[in-house]
Amino acid sequence: MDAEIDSLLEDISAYLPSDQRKRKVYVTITYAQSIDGRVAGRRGERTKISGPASSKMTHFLRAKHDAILVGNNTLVIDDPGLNCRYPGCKSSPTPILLDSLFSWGASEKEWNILKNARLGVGQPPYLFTLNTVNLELEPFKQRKTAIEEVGGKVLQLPDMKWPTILSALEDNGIESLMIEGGATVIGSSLEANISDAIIVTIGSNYLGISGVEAAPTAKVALKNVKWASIGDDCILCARQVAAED
Ligand SMILES: NC(=O)C1=CN([C@@H]2O[C@H](COP(=O)(O)OP(=O)(O)OC[C@H]3O[C@@H](n4cnc5c(N)ncnc54)[C@H](O)[C@@H]3O)[C@@H](O)[C@H]2O)C=CC1
Ligand SMILES: Nc1nc(O)c(N)c(N[C@@H]2O[C@H](COP(=O)(O)O)[C@@H](O)[C@H]2O)n1
Repeated sequence: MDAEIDSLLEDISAYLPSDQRKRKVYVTITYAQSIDGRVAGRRGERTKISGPASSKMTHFLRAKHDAILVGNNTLVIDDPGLNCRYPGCKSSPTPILLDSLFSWGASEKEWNILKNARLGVGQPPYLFTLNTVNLELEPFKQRKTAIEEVGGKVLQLPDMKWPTILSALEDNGIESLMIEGGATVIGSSLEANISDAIIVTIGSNYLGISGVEAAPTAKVALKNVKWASIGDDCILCARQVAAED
């Protein structure tokens, strides 16, 4: 598998964070889908799609980005770790959690992101929420404390639009971001045309019509397309065509 992985990492090298980017933050949209375009088998479910080799690639991508972003449904459904488990990886990306209404019950159980930060095997997260949430009131106060206890931060924004999110990341010294999901976040980030690279794993399975689709509301055109195969999966690397192209 090592030779296959090395060849794949060579193929994706042109799409990794670099100084050539649309904004101050280099954005990679990266996720795994089935052949029929589903990112989960059904709503509320965490589904393994990537095989071992493409999972290894995802962890390589985590090693190459400063931050990794998911929406609040993914947080609750998947309880992800979001750290880098690529062999020899020295630093994990900072988890960025989009949670407009701060509904994530950070203080209600030992979530993997918080556990990883506490154990020093993951970075403390930044949770982005709207500035209309009153952090002095319960349950938000306790949730904020749970995040701050592991070194994380709650950042309040005037809106949850992508330019606002990216500008807050830039203010916090983040220069590269991978957007992992879930379905709604992938769709909205494609619609906003904010990415510098798109790297999608296509697993060799169908998840069926009850599966969760990740798609923008309108057509998205791609350029600089490259396909690679690894294990039983295919990897698409591409760039999104900009409005001015
Ligand atoms: N196969 C894969 O690579 C991945 C699959 N998933 C799957 O995706 C599913 C969850 O997806 P969804 O339910 O769609 O939830 P999601 O994880 O995309 O979160 C959506 C939430 O984020 C909030 N949000 C805040 N700012 C936003 C913005 N700018 N754009 C979009 N949303 C924003 C929305 O209010 C919404 O409540 C789970 O089943 C999870 O397992 C999640 C990540 C990757
Ligand atoms: N690349 C990839 N392949 C799959 O098959 C997946 N289900 C996902 N999901 C994403 O990875 C997160 C889990 O991360 P940890 O392993 O817990 O660190 C999950 O929340 C999705 O964002 N990705």
